[in-house]
Amino acid sequence: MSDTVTTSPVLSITGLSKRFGGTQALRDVDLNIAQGEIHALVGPNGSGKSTLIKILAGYHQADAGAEARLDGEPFELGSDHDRLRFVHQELGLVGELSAMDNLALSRGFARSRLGNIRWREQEHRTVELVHRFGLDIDVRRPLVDATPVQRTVVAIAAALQGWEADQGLLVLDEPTAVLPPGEVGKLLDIVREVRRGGASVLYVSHRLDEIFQVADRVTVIRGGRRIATRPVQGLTPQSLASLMAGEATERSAERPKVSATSRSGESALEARELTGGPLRGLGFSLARGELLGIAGLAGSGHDVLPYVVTGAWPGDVQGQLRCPARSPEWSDASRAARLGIPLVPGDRAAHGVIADFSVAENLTLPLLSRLRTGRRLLDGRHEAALVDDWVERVGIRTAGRDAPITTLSGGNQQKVVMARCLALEPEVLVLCEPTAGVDIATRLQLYDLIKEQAAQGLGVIVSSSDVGDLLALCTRVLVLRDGQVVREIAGEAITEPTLVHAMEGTE
Ligand SMILES: Nc1ncnc2c1ncn2[C@@H]1O[C@H](COP(=O)(O)OP(=O)(O)OP(=O)(O)O)[C@@H](O)[C@H]1O
Repeated sequence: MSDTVTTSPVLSITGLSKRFGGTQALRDVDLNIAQGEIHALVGPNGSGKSTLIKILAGYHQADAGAEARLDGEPFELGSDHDRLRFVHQELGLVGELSAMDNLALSRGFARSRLGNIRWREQEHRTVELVHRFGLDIDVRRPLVDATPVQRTVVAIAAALQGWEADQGLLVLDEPTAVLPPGEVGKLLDIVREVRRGGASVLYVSHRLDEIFQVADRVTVIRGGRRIATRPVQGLTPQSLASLMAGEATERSAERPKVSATSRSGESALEARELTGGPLRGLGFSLARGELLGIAGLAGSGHDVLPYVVTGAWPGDVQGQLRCPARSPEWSDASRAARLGIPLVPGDRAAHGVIADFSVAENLTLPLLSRLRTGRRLLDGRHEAALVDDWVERVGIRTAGRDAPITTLSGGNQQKVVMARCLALEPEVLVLCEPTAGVDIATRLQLYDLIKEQAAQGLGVIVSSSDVGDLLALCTRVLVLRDGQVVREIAGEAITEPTLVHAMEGTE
């Protein structure tokens, strides 16, 4: 299939390359985005997607030889241009401020000729922008009170401000990475609405189903090279997955089996009367070797529970926890950190990795005491061997164990966090959004690794807004609403419709 575009491209790039030291992140990539199309950009972890977006946004400079045109005019990659707008994964919003203030932050307040802020006009402008997307929020309330999808819509509205004919290019970098399933559809509607207004969209995502729902064409990159640009209509999920991963992903994840240790019923973690954040008197029991899912819509508390049971929740917590392998006694949930349960956090950038540290340092940080020799010095050889072993077991793609963690792609950083937790050889592991930003091949690898550990007795709690994770990993799922368990679904009864209905309360 040809990749020529039928209308004049809003953006065209040719010969884009980027080398970071020994890593060739992009090699001679061409990209054409047609006027008014939604163009998806996909590729496995480390394929170069973020590098491409960061060059467009001016964070990195392209290597010599690249040429670009915007609206047909020569355009210096990375330069500020009104026709090019971005919504990055972290959204760039200030939670303590209202939607109105956030919009003003990105494009300035409405002002009178004397320079005074025209509050009414500013409010009216904000309401108009967010209403266009069917968002009914109080634009004067702080955004911390908004749901994830509402915040994403505010970020999109902020990016689109001032575009009269909407004829520029909006770049959306994984906008649905941590949205609950019920909200992904709403966001896709909004992306279509942006296109209806005349704008083009460059849409980066790992979720292939979304690409089939929303995109007109897709460009696949792998190993820094453009592999193909195709109309989505001519593709199937299998053919797109094969383009992305080469040979590796023809198989899909097998349904998990209840492990023998899980059947033995010995408990790994028990919780009673947990209260904290949105949680209201929640209790559960996790068996050794069990893969227990926690599901729910935004505000249900499903994404707070992982932080509460690992002692990482910053607010007040009440209730009790018990890890029988450590002690038969119940302990106060406000001291949960003492139980030493590792957490793979949902927000990798804020809580997962230490940006200034290397891959090795990030991996061994919680293990330091074990790596000390009798003379209380760090045993470098032992550390190196341990790091190399985990890099291989988890399949971390890095220039070396001493590479700064920030030079790894998002998916590979996630693998470092997972390896760090597993290297502690815990009884219980808590995962929050374990596959956000992770490509399908890596996702299957992580699923296998987690199931393998569960088969050896590890009790795992998986909180995910991606139903795919729950289906592939869990033998039992607790569905939360308003901070309480409203439904327990086990074994074969765990299906996508059952989960979604239970979360939405429409069963
Ligand atoms: N600042 C940097 N310094 C050195 N290497 C880098 C840097 N940024 C990216 N890389 C390397 O360039 C390659 C492409 O990374 P990039 O982050 O663009 O991938 P990606 O497709 O966005 O991956 P993911 O889906 O995991 O986020 C990787 O091998 C990565 O390690």
